[in-house]
Amino acid sequence: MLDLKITGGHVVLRNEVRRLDIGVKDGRVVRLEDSLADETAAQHYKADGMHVLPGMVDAHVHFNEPAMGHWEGFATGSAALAAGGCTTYIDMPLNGLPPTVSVAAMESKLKAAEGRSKVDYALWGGLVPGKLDQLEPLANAGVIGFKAFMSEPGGDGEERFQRVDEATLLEGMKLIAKLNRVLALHAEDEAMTVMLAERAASSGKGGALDYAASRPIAAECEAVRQALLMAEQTGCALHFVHISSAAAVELIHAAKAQGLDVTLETCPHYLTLTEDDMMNLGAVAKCAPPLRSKEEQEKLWNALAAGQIDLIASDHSPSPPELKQAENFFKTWGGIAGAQSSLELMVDEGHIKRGLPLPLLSQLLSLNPARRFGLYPRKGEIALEADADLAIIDLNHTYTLKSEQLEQRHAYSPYVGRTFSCHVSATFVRGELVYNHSSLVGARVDDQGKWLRYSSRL
Ligand SMILES: NC(=O)NC(NC(N)=O)C(=O)[O-]
Ligand SMILES: [Zn+2]
Ligand SMILES: [Zn+2]
Repeated sequence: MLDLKITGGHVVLRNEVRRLDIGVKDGRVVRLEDSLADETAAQHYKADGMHVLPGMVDAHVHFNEPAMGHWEGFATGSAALAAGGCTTYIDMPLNGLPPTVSVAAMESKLKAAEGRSKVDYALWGGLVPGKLDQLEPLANAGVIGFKAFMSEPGGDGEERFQRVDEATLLEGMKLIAKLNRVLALHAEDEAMTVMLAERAASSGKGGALDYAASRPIAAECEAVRQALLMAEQTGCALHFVHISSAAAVELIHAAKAQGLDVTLETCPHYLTLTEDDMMNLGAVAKCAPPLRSKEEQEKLWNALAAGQIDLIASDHSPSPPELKQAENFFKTWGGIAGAQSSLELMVDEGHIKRGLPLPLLSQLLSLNPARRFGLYPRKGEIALEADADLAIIDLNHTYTLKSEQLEQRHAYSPYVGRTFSCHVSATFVRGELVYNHSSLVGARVDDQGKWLRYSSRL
């Protein structure tokens, strides 16, 4: 007997969408057939008229525990992801204290997460100055890769995550290449952004567009160029996080065409919000790199349609709302709290409005991140023997997002008030229902997210 059958849905596979029923046993997909009508199953979910996608694999979230759970935590952050159809996330090594830059810090991260995550998770380790000797132990302990900041990451206190200097970056790349992991980079040129921010400050400019002007596309491209050069010399696999411009996409794409092992992500906010939104909404729409112009956004969509973008991640990075309030835009916390909306934004804007095929979007949201970071074939697509991590989405359900619907720690998001023409109806992790029609399913002993230790990368 099956544990679960999901019938009537249009199933989004790697290269096509098919009407299939899904049978689940012991957390895995064991049947994918035209009809399982005659099969008995302990649970039956009727997905008639709906689409069944692989759950999103969100490779970039900041859950700030330990010590910074008042910003965002595993319980609330993962609940938001579950409500948005995400079934696995990879937590960034910064914004918790201590940051994940040693095995001891990683252990305290894991302790904070244990038994409190709705969905499955993996961890990034950090590459920071003075801790090169920690890379190998962290890799052995199971981080899926390392993250470094080429510009100041912000945050307070001695212990906070530090920007990487050029020498550490080069040495780190050599070591990470040996460890066969990926180095994820926040690519913005520090010298350029610092100088432009100082210039703005000295001429009394503190508005949203002044902030955006201090982090130009040129700063992103400059950092990308430098990192690509080092990757070429060290053989280190790179992943550029939150790429905001088509010019940077082109640089990375060209390097890939030359044979470099490099990927890039962009985020739903660069595809669905612009600098006008940043002006109108305020710091809730502040991030680094900043939101760009409408024209730039169109170019990014074109790059996505042309297959030049590898994956989509939320970069969910909230703070307490007070830190979003300062008069001077430069002084407010940068980070967009969009965890709950990634899949719906991509399906709505990408598929419903722009006509991009669902399999393409699903590759960007699930398959590609799972493959890149060693989570495939358990995660990333709906296939026999894969974990039954599923997002059921209704493409005929229009709704306007209200802050009360947000499951995250602080109920703000730049998407509140936005009308979506699709809605996640249910989310399953390893065959367990973790979210159902606008309400989370209460914690059960057997429905808690598991830590995914790195195994091997394709
Ligand atoms: N310290 C952060 O969480 N920063 C994040 N903030 C953004 N993107 O605005 C990031 O990923 O760079
Ligand atoms: Zn970043
Ligand atoms: Zn981030």
